[in-house]
Amino acid sequence: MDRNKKIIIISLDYVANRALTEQLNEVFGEKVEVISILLNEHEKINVEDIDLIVCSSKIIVEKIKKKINKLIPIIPVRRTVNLKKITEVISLNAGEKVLLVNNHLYTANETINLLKKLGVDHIEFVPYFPGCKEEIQDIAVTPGGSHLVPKGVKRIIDIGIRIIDISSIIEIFLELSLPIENFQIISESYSKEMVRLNRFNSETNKILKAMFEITHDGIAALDVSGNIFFSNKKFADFLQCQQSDLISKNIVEIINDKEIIDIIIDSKQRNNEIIDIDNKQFMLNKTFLYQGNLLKGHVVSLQDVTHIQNLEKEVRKKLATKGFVAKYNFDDLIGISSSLLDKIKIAKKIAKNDLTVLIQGEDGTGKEIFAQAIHNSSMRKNGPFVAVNFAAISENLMESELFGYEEGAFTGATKGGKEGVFEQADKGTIFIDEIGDISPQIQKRLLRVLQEKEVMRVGGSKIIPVDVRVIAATNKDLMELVKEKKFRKDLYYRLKVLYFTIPLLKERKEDIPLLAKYYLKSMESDKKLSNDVLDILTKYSWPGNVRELVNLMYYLDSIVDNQYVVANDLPENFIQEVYEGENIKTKDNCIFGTIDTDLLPANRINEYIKILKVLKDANDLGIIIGRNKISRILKKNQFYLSSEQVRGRIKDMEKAGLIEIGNTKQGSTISKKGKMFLKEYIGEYTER
Ligand SMILES: Nc1ncnc2c1ncn2[C@@H]1O[C@H](COP(=O)(O)OP(=O)(O)OP(=O)(O)O)[C@@H](O)[C@H]1O
Repeated sequence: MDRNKKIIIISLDYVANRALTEQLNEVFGEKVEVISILLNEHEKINVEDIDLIVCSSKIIVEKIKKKINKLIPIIPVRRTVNLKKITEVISLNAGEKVLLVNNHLYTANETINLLKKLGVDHIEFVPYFPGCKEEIQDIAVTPGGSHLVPKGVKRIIDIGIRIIDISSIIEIFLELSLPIENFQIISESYSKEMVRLNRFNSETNKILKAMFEITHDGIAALDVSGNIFFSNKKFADFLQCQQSDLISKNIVEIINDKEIIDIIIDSKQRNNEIIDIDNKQFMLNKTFLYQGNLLKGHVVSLQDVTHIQNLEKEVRKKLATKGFVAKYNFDDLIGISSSLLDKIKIAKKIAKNDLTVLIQGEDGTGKEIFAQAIHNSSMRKNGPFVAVNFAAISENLMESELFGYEEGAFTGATKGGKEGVFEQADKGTIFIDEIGDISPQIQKRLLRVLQEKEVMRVGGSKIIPVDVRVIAATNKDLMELVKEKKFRKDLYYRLKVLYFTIPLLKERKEDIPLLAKYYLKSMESDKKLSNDVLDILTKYSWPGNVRELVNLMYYLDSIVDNQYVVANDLPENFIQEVYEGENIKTKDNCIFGTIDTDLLPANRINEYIKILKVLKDANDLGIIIGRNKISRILKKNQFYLSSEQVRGRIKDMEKAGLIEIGNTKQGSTISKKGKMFLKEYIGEYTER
């Protein structure tokens, strides 16, 4: 009977030696006796009856030779990592910088090469061993050397001691002349691991593939020459071809626009670039694929711009149902005065920034519309816009409204608590109107939120981080309040980072006719303002600013019967204030400006204007028309006056000198005075 074989396994450190001994025992079982020795523990090694020396690394072979007195075979084993443990390494992010910790530079590099050979080539490994001066990274991978990992590393992946490679195991088998059946058993266990690893890879691939297919982005990977080696279906759809047709094709065979091809394959990183392919707009992003330091190609993603716009609308719709959406843009700010245009210019610059804003301005000057326009032009435009008005909330409610509360914070608190506006406005803008009215208690809490960017709900202890831009507004002189110690100085300076003051409406008279016209039109009103009315409006002091003007337009649209609004349609206070001291004719007498019109009753002004207009249009064409024709033309324009009524009005106007009756009495013509009258009422203003 054959005697059992004896081998010695020699390595440098105890942990490795124990692991290798275990592996050899597992592989060879009773057939081989394995003796474990640490190199540095023995001056001389007794090799009597020993068939083979197995050593853990090439670097110790020579040292072993010096310690033995008999020539026996020595096999330095090749070692490999335990496949069971490397899935965690495979899952690390591509391009991640990771320490590879081992007891020696040589063994560290050996492990790195091994991992690379096994296909783990997406990570940047930095060899690390005791005493080396490498920069610490967040992650360390080590084959059984957790104790060697330097402080400061956040995650250690111990892939276990590197086991003896299958080729070395075969070598040992052959050297010991052992029967081949045993070899098959080992190789089976190795191949099982391989299969499992491959399965893991292919499952990961499947997940990745599924992820690429469900995204709305078209994604493709190309090598540096533009050959496509990956594409999802969406990318093929965008380029109007089959996914299978794309693979292995060069991008020049697919797209025939040189400029776009350059964008796709040039060496520039591309972020959110808008390109046109077959008259459709796409947003392109491009990033690079590296293997080690070598550029391997690009990954390109295309997004359908219409789809993005629809998504944006969807988000806005959702926010709108919550009431957290800003309606206004800078285009909605009406005015031509340089004082307003200057402020719009400043506000546009402010929108590009993310700092706190303070808007000062009297009531109704447009502070909120400015705040909304800033939000809608800022990078937060897709986030919520939440407006709070301190004057509208009771002191008690204010705190919980702003910061939210926890369940049981006070009697009546909703179950489960409630989020405050700071939480609701997360990633968006919060507009705080009438900031000058807040209590010292709220001032203190607000200051904290602005400083720390976090809130604590009333009755709660949890800190909630918030990402909110604050736009505050006030109609008060905040500095004055600071001096009176009614407003915290630190909060004042926290708020007044970017700021501007909106001018009063009376300081920008040019804007008044424009605003009036704009609002009548937006109400779909058919009303037209006479020059007299406009004159009064521009002279008026507008204590309620634009809001008062908007309200007046609503009033005129609902109250005035006639299409042409004349001065005496205005509420009394307008006329009184403007013409105070001036000798003017008011309601009873009717104001017709320069023309003495005692003969023309005010309630018929609209009828006179309509008839004069028809006459003038006809006269301009060289035609003289009579009352029947005038009545028919008016009727066509939905203005009903019988020819008898027309005759009466023409008579009035003739007496007032606005109309001249022709010699033949066949028709009438508008007089010079009549033209002036018409101009005064509709001509100039309606064309303005
Ligand atoms: N430049 C403008 N163009 C068009 N509309 C304007 C303009 N300025 C203000 N408005 C309109 O005037 C009204 C009042 O504006 P807004 O609410 O923004 O004023 P405010 O200064 O915030 O008022 P308050 O301080 O009284 O709340 C709104 O209907 C707004 O749309």
